Amino acid sequence: MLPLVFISAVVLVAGLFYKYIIYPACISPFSKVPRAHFSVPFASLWIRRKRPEGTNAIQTLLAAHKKHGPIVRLSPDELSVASLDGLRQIYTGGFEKAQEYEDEFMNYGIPNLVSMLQSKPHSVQKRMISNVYSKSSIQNSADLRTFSKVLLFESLFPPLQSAAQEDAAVDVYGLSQALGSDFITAFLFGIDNCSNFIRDVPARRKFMANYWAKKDGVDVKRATDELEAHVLSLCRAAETLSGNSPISRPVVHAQLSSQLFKSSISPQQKELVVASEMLDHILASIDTTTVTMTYLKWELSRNPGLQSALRKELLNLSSPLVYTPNASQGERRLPDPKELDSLPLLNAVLKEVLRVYPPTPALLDRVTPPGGAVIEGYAIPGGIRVGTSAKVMHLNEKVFSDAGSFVPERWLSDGKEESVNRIKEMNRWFWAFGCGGRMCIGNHFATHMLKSITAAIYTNYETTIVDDEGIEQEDAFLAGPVGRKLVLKFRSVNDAN
Ligand code: HEM
Repeated sequence: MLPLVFISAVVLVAGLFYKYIIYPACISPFSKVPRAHFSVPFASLWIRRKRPEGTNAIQTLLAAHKKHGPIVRLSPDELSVASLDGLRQIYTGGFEKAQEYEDEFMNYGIPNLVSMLQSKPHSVQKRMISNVYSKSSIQNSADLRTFSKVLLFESLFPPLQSAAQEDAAVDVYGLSQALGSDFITAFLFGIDNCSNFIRDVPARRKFMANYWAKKDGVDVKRATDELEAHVLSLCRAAETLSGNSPISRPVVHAQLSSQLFKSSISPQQKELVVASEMLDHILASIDTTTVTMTYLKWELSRNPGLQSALRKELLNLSSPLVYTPNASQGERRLPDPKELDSLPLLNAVLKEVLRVYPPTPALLDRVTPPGGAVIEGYAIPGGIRVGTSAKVMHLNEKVFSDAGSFVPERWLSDGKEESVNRIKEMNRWFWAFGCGGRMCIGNHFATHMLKSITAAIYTNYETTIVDDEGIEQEDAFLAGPVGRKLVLKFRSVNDAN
């Protein structure tokens, strides 16, 4: 009897040893993928240790790719990929989003573009609104032009001018959050319903307190309820506004509402679908544009020569964005959006900020399809999490020389074949907005807004650093400066002011 029990136990242990140790480590095709650590085929302990408190282990990913190349295994069921072929396959090849997107980004319990896991319903909803975010719509939008003028000339310039005159310091991180919110809410709901956070600092603080609570996982339910109630009220105001003749129309709200009008869902459901999408755009917009604006101002403030060169370029526009406090409405001009977009140095500065400080530097996780896939020559089973990090793509020394340094000039072409080809190659690796069907819908809006704000500030002011403690970028999904502040001084460069 005893030998039988003993033999059974030995067979069981041997079977388990084979299943959990020998097969995953030596025999499965998946075992051939380079490992970030010897333990990764058996357990996720190693990578979990590298990600305390929800961080993303970005430095670990960088080191692993440097050592092992374009594909690295991080745990029994997780891979990191950093190659052009890998990108194409994962993000344009029908891999669905990982579950976390649904868990973290759903609003009102209703899916939206960021949180939808399945590509079919996602592409139906995306098609309903993508035309208002296209490059040509953004550059030709009369509404965008109207509210940009109001936000820049009536909201932004007066406090900057006072700060410059009084030699007062400005926290541009907080100001960037306000700009990010006012611009996107004006586009979603019309200028009459936008957040007005540039001027209304207490309202900004209240909103941002809820925003941080949600992001930091503190008192999440209350913060989420308040944010959702706030956005629902903006949606209702936009609905009322659509019937009148507003200063600027609620472009995105009106577009999605009219598209859903054709569908068979109930009015109550429709209201929540629209609100979920609007809140999604607000949350997707504020942090990303704030991070970009903050690092852009920081880099320019560290480099007065670059500021002067940029100002020279901006003053060469046919209609430069000059602020004269007593100018009449008619004298307030914005540059032509296409001309602004074509400025080489402005473009190079923005691109380099997004390359060195991508606002979403973490792995954007997808899941291999049920039948599995071959990635970088390795057979990967179905159901494996696989992602790419913009930071890892952007710090590839073979593509970007001295990759960790901020060098906007790398994006400037001298017209010769070598530089044209080099920039083409860098553009293929530039991944701040993602790619494929789930690429950022707001990329043209963000680019236009960021260029307009940069033009407004650096045509008229010189900035210097007062306090940049904590400027290092967080290791987070949405990654801003750890100190959540950047304090600058503004000096007016316009003699007439
Ligand atoms: C510098 C600014 C921005 C950056 C760097 C950025 C980056 C990104 C990235 C990397 C993704 C892809 C996420 C993934 O695949 O998992 C994304 C998606 C998205 N972004 Fe942005 N974003 C920016 C601004 C904005 C703005 C202004 C909006 C406002 C509409 C916006 C709305 C969205 C939405 C709705 C999605 C989901 C798109 C989809 O799944 O179809 N983003 N963004």
